[in-house]
Amino acid sequence: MVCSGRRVLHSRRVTPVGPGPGRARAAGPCEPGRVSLGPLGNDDATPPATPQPPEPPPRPPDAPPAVVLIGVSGSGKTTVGALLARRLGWIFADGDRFHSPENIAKMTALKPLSDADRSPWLAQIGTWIDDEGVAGQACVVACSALKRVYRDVLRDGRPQVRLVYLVVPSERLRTRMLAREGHMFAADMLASQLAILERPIPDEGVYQVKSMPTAAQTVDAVLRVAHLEQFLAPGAEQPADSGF
Ligand SMILES: Nc1ncnc2c1ncn2[C@@H]1O[C@H](COP(=O)(O)OP(=O)(O)O)[C@@H](O)[C@H]1O
Ligand SMILES: O=C(O)[C@H](O)[C@@H](O)[C@H](O)[C@H](O)COP(=O)(O)O
Repeated sequence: MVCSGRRVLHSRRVTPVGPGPGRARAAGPCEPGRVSLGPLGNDDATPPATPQPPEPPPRPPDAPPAVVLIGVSGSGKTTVGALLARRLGWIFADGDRFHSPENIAKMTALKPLSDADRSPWLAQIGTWIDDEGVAGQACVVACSALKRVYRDVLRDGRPQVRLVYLVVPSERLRTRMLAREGHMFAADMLASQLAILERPIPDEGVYQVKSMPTAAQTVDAVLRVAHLEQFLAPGAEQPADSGF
């Protein structure tokens, strides 16, 4: 990953999309749209409230699309994600920038993160997606999201989220990680990621894209498989083959 911690791209607002993979956040008891039945045994002049079926939860506010590229370290989330965002004119963030200093220190010390370590990190990424949505900004984020429960955190209440899993043979992952410079996440940690990886199964609604010989080709495949071509503006930046 290239952890610049800044917005890689800003650009045009896009038309919101309808529900994609994901689940709507349920309304809480105090949220609008809930029917109060009033106190039971009411014997004053007020007629008792007529029980009514609960209303469906309010539809989440429309938000522009958010693409989350998932996969183990070295699968190309950062490289492909940044390029994808550039093609679309959307904003990009690398999930690593949301890690706490403690998490970074742990990974640097070759210790795999626990569920508890990842929980606030996933919440931060979700908040970032929410904030971009409120700002009307479509976005791409790279986040390993190795377990289904992590993916559920990211998509819960965010129907605009499209998860894209980058599929790369494990022997190629290690080669890539060994060649990658200036990254705190060592190739030796790959085994721990593969050990806990829960590959998305078909019913999960995760788009799966095989890594192509170059990142630019993989971006083309992501655009096609995840139905993102509709968001390419006429005259959008054409793929510049980066040579890897
Ligand atoms: N086809 C490809 N797609 C993406 N990255 C590739 C490809 N071929 C080689 N690479 C290299 O593999 C590495 C992938 O690292 P990165 O994008 O940081 O992955 P991740 O964010 O998933 O850890 C980069 O150094 C990149 O240059
Ligand atoms: O869940 C984890 O174990 C890590 O936090 C994971 O999210 C990430 O993969 C590493 O930080 C390495 O970063 P790259 O995936 O960008 O190589």
